[in-house]
Amino acid sequence: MTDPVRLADMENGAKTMAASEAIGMRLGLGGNKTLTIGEKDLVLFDGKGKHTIPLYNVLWAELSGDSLVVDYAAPRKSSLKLQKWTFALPTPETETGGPTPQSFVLALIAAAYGGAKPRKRAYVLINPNSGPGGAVGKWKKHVKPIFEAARMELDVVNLSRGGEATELSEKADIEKYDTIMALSGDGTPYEIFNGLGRRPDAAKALAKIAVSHIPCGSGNAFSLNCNGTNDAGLSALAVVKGVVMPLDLVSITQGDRRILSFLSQSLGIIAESDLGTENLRWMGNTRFEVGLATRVFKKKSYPFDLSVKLEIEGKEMIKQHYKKYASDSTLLNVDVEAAANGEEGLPKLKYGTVQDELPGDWETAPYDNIGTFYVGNMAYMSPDANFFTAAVPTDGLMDLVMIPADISPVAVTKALLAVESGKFFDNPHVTYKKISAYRITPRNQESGYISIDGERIPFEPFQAEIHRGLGRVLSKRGVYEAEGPAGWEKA
Ligand SMILES: Nc1ncnc2c1ncn2[C@@H]1O[C@H](COP(=O)(O)OP(=O)(O)OP(=O)(O)O)[C@@H](O)[C@H]1O
Repeated sequence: MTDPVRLADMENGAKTMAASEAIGMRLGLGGNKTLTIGEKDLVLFDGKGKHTIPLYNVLWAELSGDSLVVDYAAPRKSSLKLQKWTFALPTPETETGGPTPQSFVLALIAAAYGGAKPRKRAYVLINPNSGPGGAVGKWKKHVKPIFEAARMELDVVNLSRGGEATELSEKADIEKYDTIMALSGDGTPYEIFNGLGRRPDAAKALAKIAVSHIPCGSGNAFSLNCNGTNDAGLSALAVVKGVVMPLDLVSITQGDRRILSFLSQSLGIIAESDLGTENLRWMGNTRFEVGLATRVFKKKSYPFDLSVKLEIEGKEMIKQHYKKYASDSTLLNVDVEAAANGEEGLPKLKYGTVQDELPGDWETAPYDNIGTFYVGNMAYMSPDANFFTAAVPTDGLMDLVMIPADISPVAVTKALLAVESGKFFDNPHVTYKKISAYRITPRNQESGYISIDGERIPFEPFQAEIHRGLGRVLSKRGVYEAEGPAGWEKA
């Protein structure tokens, strides 16, 4: 059993050492054996040959009795396997005059974590009902072992009902945790953001707690965008090594309610295909595709009035914006105070609510023949669906997509299939704009589906306004993991 005080010392030591200082450090292990911290790998020369572990996969290192132990997650074809390297420490007679084992361990942890915080303290919320099921099994088999090997501190709750994640996040002791983590689909992160958003200290809590996600649902957009994978084990490693990334959040007002959206808002074919197919949950992600195909062929349209605060129009301009900002770390460095707007609770709404008068500078138009109205804050909406190609985590802008219904089903299908091949954005039937606020009012329909982050809200007018960098998430590299199509390389 490792002494926790010593672990804490190591963590503090590791944090005070820059990863770059660790590179090149070599520990003699007696005989011809050496361990070297390379730029990307931990390298063992055992006298006969070289063995390497990617530093990204090193979870922890410590001195235990007379041994140095390195815990790591070995990459396997589709997942990870926990492994250990154990080395007998050199006796004083065989010491080679290099760094002490203690300082080598500190350096190794610093190099393995880079800008990420080691030993994150996590409040883990597991939704046993998410997606096709299996969140509890994934936790036990693929996630918890990695977190334990990385010496994370864990408080774990098995959720027993919808809404509980909101309540727990609302009441959570934010000083106690670095992250509130969802093992779920995208519904539980939505609940977590909204729980944090309901607190009297909402802005502070949203800036303090990074929300994280282990994919156990059918869409898992959060994880695809932030961890770069839909696999629970690989996501666990991405969270262990994750860095805090500011994220724009969207306030939605409907009636006298205000909620937060981190992912998307939709009305029309996409909303119906997602929410109208709950009876097909067992199908996992396929249920969405089945729902989509049946509606496209009916040429269903969803009339509405739309007012937008337009920020960037024209696909070439949007593409240039993406290339400039998608990986701009200065843009990502959002000031916490600014994000909080000096407010105690949620930031004030710049444009009021859906019940107020429309601002004069918004563009208003009636739409009678739209099949898909979809607004996104992240790029991937599901595996292989980088729908909002131009999404940037912290540009203070939402991406608005509309596809008409009065074109041939083949043309709509072609446009939607182009999502997978990276040609969706340029499809002539696809309208793509960057906006900072909008109001949508459905017309001539008794009922229908409106989806906010995959959760259904009443089929009534709502207004949306984005807050730049209001939230925090754990992300693999501080950017969205989505790669744009050819020609969209980030600057
Ligand atoms: N035991 C439970 N614990 C937590 N949430 C639950 C539970 N049972 C049902 N729910 C509902 O599940 C939703 C959250 O589920 P989850 O986080 O898995 O996202 P999802 O979007 O439904 O997943 P999927 O990607 O599979 O559609 C909430 O709407 C909540 O009301």
